[in-house]
Order: sequence, then structure tokens, then C-alpha cells
Amino acid sequence: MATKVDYASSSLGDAALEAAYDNALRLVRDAEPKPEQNLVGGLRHSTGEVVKRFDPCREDSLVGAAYAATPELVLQAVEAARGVKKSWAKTSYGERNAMLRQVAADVGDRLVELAAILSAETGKNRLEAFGEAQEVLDMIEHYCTLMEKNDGYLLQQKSTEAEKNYDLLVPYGVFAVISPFNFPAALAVGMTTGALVTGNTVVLKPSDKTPRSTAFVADIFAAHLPEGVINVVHGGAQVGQWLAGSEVDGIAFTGSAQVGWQLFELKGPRGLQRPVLAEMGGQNPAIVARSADLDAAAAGIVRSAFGLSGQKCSACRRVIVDDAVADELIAKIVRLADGLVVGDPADPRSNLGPVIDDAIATRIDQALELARRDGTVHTGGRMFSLPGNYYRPIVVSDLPRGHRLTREELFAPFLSIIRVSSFDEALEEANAVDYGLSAGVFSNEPGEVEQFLDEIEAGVLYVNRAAGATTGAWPGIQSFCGWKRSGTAGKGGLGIWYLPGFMREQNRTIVVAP
Ligand SMILES: NC(=O)c1ccc[n+]([C@@H]2O[C@H](COP(=O)([O-])OP(=O)(O)OC[C@H]3O[C@@H](n4cnc5c(N)ncnc54)[C@H](O)[C@@H]3O)[C@@H](O)[C@H]2O)c1
Ligand SMILES: N[C@@H](CCC=O)C(=O)O
Repeated sequence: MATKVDYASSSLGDAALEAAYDNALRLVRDAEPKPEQNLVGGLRHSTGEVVKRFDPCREDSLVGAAYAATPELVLQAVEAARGVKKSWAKTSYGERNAMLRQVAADVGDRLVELAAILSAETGKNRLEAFGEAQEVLDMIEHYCTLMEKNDGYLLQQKSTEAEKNYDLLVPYGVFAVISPFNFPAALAVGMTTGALVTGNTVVLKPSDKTPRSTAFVADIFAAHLPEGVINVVHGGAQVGQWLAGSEVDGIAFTGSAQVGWQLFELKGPRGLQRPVLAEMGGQNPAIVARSADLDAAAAGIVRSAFGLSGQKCSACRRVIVDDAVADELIAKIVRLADGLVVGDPADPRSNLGPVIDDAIATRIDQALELARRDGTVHTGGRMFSLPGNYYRPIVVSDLPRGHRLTREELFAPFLSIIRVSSFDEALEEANAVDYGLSAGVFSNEPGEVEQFLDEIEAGVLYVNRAAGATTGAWPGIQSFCGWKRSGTAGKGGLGIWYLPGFMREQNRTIVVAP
């Protein structure tokens, strides 16, 4: 691929790539998908109920499917992973890195196909799809590099000729990896690579809304790893519950706070606590001060609020703006939002596609009704001219302070604007939610920027970023730690402290023979 696309890119930058994507999307949509199989100890299982996934842009067209795992199969998958955990932990990180880099190389050879599958299954536009496909590669490379930089997390402590002391991090054993629908390749790969590169084996459960995208990358992992090191069980919430309720030694989860915190409460084998690395949702604010460059602010906010139809954990959900510039900012946001093209990813102009399913659409319809009753709806709403659940970007203001639409995560192209009269008040409102994932500020006052950095309660911060007020974190560049209700681990994916979460500490004092 000639161009490297990330979440801040504004074009694929290559006509040949556009054409290749168009062709791949057509092929993906035209071929009737075979149900994805479960993978247990290297064996494929194709029995049981078939979960079907329809194209969110063309409602009656099947785009993905999978055989849902039974409780017995889930346990077999955990056993298969347990069976090879010693041999996998015994491999050197150099050997593991070599295998994982082969995975990345193979994904790299099939990037266009992956982007097309991602678009077909989620409805995300081509830029978002290529960004995600590229993130898969950068995620694997970043975690392999971290293992090398940290020399496998083994340090010699003060030692003598007679006694050697080592402090090291060792894998827990078997990790359950439970992934969400919105980044079904990048996030499944991120968590899976985190577990594998540190020497754990994995049972991966993709979202039942996106089985094909996750199976695509999982199959490439399986092709390069010893049997049983990666196992895949398909299905919905119930399969996730069976997996999390099994004797796995750790859980890596990305998804809603409602589910993540339930998993956090579960006990591990023999009733003991185990790591639950849960990365969850947000109610992410962008603060706009009166000194801000309002064009940059509007651009960054619109990009972060409506990219992927607001179905990003990092999406900008609240704009908290100084009253002195609020009307001007609202006008700019509305103008940019109205200029976005809503449509099928097959349309190269499309900025945002449909939302993933009827459940989110119902939530949006209810939210809109509430917003019309309690506030001002400036623009946006359902588009009935297209099949599927398409929405024009919704911009709302003047909801009463603390209104639930400004507190809960709707996961939709829905932006609330809140007026304040001081920077202190802006920060107070920004921090008034239970979540703490990403946040942005637009200000040309250094003192305000410093106050924001010191006082905001969130793990991913952006200052004056027109390319994305709250979105666009990238492996090795940003880290992605959810504070408060947004994360359980206190360390996030993408960053430099992520891998130790998959390991525990052991000290080894070895007396050398006299
Ligand atoms: N912080 C992050 O890095 C991040 C990234 C992407 C998405 N998210 C969050 O994910 C959510 C959207 O994804 P989603 O709708 O797929 O989330 P979800 O919580 O509905 O599902 C996530 C995964 O958990 C499984 N699951 C559902 N109920 C379960 C249960 N009771 N036990 C075990 N597994 C269960 C699902 O089948 C899916 O595989 C949003 O809240 C978003 O903010 C967070
Ligand atoms: N890494 C992406 C978000 C992933 C969650 O949905 C971003 O930072 O915008």
C-alpha cells in the first residue's frame, strides 16, 4: 500500500488504492459468506446455531455469519489453551515476535481485503476502514518492539558472584479476549497480541455483530502460531459469559462499561482475583475557551463527534463552550456537520455510514425525542432515503445541566453543546461524568491549557487538535487509558505500560554453586 492511512488522514491519497478497495468491497458483498468456524486446539468446528450478520447498509444482504459455540466447546477451547500454555510461555520473546511479525506481514499483504470486510460488516467508510487495517500492523509492531526494548521484562537485581537475583514479569497463563464491534480487527488484534507476545495463550471471542472481520485476522494468527495458542469461540453475550466464567487466568475486554464492570467482579480460578483489563466507554468532552481558534475547534469537534457515526469510545460527545463564543461556535459546527456526506462506504465521498443495528437506532430516536423536549436540536436526524439505520449528524444544545443525555454514553452521531461562563466551570462540567476516557481543549491561553492538563479527569488528552478533538489515538504515539468508569487497569492499550498488565512479577534468587 502506497499511503499509510491513520485516523487523522483525510484521504487514501491514491487512486489505485481507491479502485482496489471498490473492487474488494464488491467482491466481499457479492460472495455469500460461509459461517465462520470455531477454532479449538487447531481443529475447526462447524456445528451449532448459526449467528447471522446482515450488511448494515443493505439490510437483507448477509455479510457475515458464524457458528455459535456451545458451553462445552468454550471449555474445550480453554483446555486447549491451557494445554500449551507452558510450551508457549517457554518460547523466547524473540521467537514469539518473529511469529507475530509474520502475522503482520500477511495482514499487510491483504490490507485492502481487510478494509473491505470491515466496511461491509460495520458500515464504516473507506478511510476509517483503512485506518483500522493499518492500526493492526502498527499495533503488532509496537508491542513486539516493547518486548525488545524491555528485554522481555527481565532485570538483574543487585547480585554477587555467589548469588544472582533477577526480577521478571511472567505470563499468567490463559487469557480470554473479548472484543467489541466497532474496531473488530484492531482491538481484537491489540488485546490478542498483548496476551500472546507476553507468553499467554488466548481464547478469543469476537463480537457477534462482526464475526467475519475478527475471524479474518484470527485465521492469520492461527496460521503462524502453534496449535492451541490461539482459539476462537464465536457467539454473543452468552458465549462471553461462559468464557469469562471459566477458569481463564485473565480477561482482556473492550466494550461497554455495563459489561466490563460485571466481568471485573467475577472471581478467577479457585475463587482468586485475576487481572481483568477492561477498556470501556466514554462521555468525552471538548472544552472551548473564549480565546480559542473557533475554526480549528469546530473542525476537531465535528471530526471526533461524527467519525464512524459516533461509534467510537473516544468520540466527542460534549462541547463545553464559553458563552461569549458559543453561538459562533455552534454555527460553525452545524455548518460543518451539515456538510458531511452520509452514505454507503461504496460512495467515496461518504464521511459516515449507518449505525450498527436497530438497537442503537432505537436509542437515538428516543434520545432525539428527549432532546427536542428538553433542549434545542440544531440539526440532524434519521435519513429515510437510504436503507439501513442512517443518521445525519445531530447537534443539540441547552439541555439542563446534568441531563442524562450529557452523562450517559449513547454511542451515536449525537453531540451536546453546553454553555459555561468560566474556564473553572468548564472543567467542573467536563469532570462531572463517571467516565474518564478522552478529552480535548481549544484555548490560546497557556494558563488555561495548563489547568486543563492538571485538572481534567481523563487518560487521553488533546490540546488544540483540529485533526480530532478527542479521537485518533495511535499505537506508539498515544496511549489509551480509561480513568474512572472507562477502565479497570489504570494503564491503557497502545501505550508503553500496557504489556505488564498481562504478566505478574516474580523474583528469582539463585545461589550459584560454591
Ligand atoms: N476504551 C476502549 O478502548 C474502547 C474501544 C472500543 C469500544 N469501546 C466501548 O465498547 C462499546 C461498544 O462495543 P459493543 O457494543 O460491542 O460492547 P458490548 O459491551 O456490548 O460487547 C463487547 C463484547 O462483549 C461481549 N459481551 C456482551 N455481554 C457480555 C457478557 N455479559 N459477558 C461477557 N461478554 C459479553 C459481546 O458479545 C462483545 O464481544 C462502547 O461502550 C464503547 O465505548 C471501548
Ligand atoms: N483508537 C480510537 C478509538 C477506539 C475506540 O473505539 C481513537 O482513539 O479514536
